Amino acid sequence: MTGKRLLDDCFLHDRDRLRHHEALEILRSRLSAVAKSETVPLEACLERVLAEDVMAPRNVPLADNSAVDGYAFRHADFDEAGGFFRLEQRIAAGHATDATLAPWGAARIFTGAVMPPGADTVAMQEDCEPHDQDGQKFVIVPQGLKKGANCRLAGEDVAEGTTILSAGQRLRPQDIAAIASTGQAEVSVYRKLNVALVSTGDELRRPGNLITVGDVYDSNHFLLKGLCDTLALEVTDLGILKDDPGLVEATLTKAAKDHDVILTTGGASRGEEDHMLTALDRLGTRHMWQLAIKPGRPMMFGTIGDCVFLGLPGNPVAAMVCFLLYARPVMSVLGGGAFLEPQAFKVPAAFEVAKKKPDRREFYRASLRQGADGTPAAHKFARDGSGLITGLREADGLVEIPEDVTAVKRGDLVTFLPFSGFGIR
Ligand SMILES: Nc1nc2c(c(=O)[nH]1)N[C@H]1C(S)=C(S)[C@@H](COP(=O)(O)OP(=O)(O)OC[C@H]3O[C@@H](n4cnc5c(N)ncnc54)[C@H](O)[C@@H]3O)O[C@H]1N2
Ligand code: MOO
Repeated sequence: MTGKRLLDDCFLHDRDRLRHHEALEILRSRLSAVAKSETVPLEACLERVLAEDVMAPRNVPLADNSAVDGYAFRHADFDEAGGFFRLEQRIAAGHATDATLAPWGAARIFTGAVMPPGADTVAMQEDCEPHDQDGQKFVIVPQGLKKGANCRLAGEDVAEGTTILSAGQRLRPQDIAAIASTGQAEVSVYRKLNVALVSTGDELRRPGNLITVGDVYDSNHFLLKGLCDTLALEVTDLGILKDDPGLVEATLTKAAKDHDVILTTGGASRGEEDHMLTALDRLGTRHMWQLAIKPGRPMMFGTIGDCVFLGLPGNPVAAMVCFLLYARPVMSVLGGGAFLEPQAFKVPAAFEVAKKKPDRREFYRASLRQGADGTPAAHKFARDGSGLITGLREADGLVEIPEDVTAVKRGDLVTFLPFSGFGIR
């Protein structure tokens, strides 16, 4: 991997910085899966990435069964029986019978119970009339039911031999349920990526400790840990690094040896106390730094040996935006999954931006709210500061404004990226 366009001047004009789509292209083209596979029980595979296709070894459901509590009968008998059937069996779920239904015979049946041989239709009990005559039980079934009504066919959910999930898919609860429904108890997934999580800055303290003026609680650690958890990563907390170039280099050197990814926050720009870039340049290869975006300009991507280095800015909003846009797809690919794209759709803006700088892409914190006519619109968080966690908390997504747009008027259609599309809320 070699740097395509390496920028190291923080006074560059946005025009000369790497654009969002170029950054994505670099990430997309220079990464592939590093993780090997392992077999895990279904209980432990949420958000894990499948390492091989999953085939159904059997039909789901295994046999034709009733969708309701009622009476099973042979549809062809209806006219001759005049809807008057002799009750001859009782079949509960889990108690299949192999006794074939006699002509004009019906079976009392319950939801999920296997259809008796010969039956093909079920009438709901609410529509039927049980009837006793000469010590014999009968049931009157209503007219008008189609053949096959209320009967679930074997294999109608999943047919034996079909591929239900493909390698590279990230397992959601409903995917795991589908695997379980076929009887498989384990699944082959890529092993979890080992991610070293590092906060950096002399001002940082962990919550629970006393602080004085000048100190800042390390909230990004918890932000990034939570975001990593949506991808089922194995996160090692390397704590807070002081702004000491020797310490930063030593820590990164060691971490690069036994982690797939180093994810840092802070020290990404070019201040005298920002050491990440220097460390990356000394220890490995820088693939990108300085993007034409806001927030998140100092975002860094590189490699140290075989380890991928993702340097997020220290400002919390920039850290979260850069994680969602860049770190998330990178870690998904390294872990055997897809390059995760945000979900995006157009909604009218319920805000105005009188003047936006050209040549850079901006991401606003916003929430989607319904107007009086029921149409949703994007409401932008009023303050733009990249240090305001409140904006992240009040938002339920981001509004993305492209480089060439220099103003937004109320009612303009803007691109909304819901947080739910990033696996968070
Ligand atoms: N002269 C320039 N100054 C700045 C530039 C620039 O291009 N030239 N870029 C600005 C931008 S954009 C950003 S974003 C920030 C990010 O810089 P760093 O990544 O070097 O971050 P720090 O300086 O370490 O911290 C910025 C800010 O965030 C707070 N912070 C840092 N880590 C955490 C944490 N773990 N939890 C909570 N808060 C954290 C830190 O205290 C600072 O207030 O630089 C601009 N400056
Ligand atoms: O990336 Mo920064 O100030 O744009 O937050």
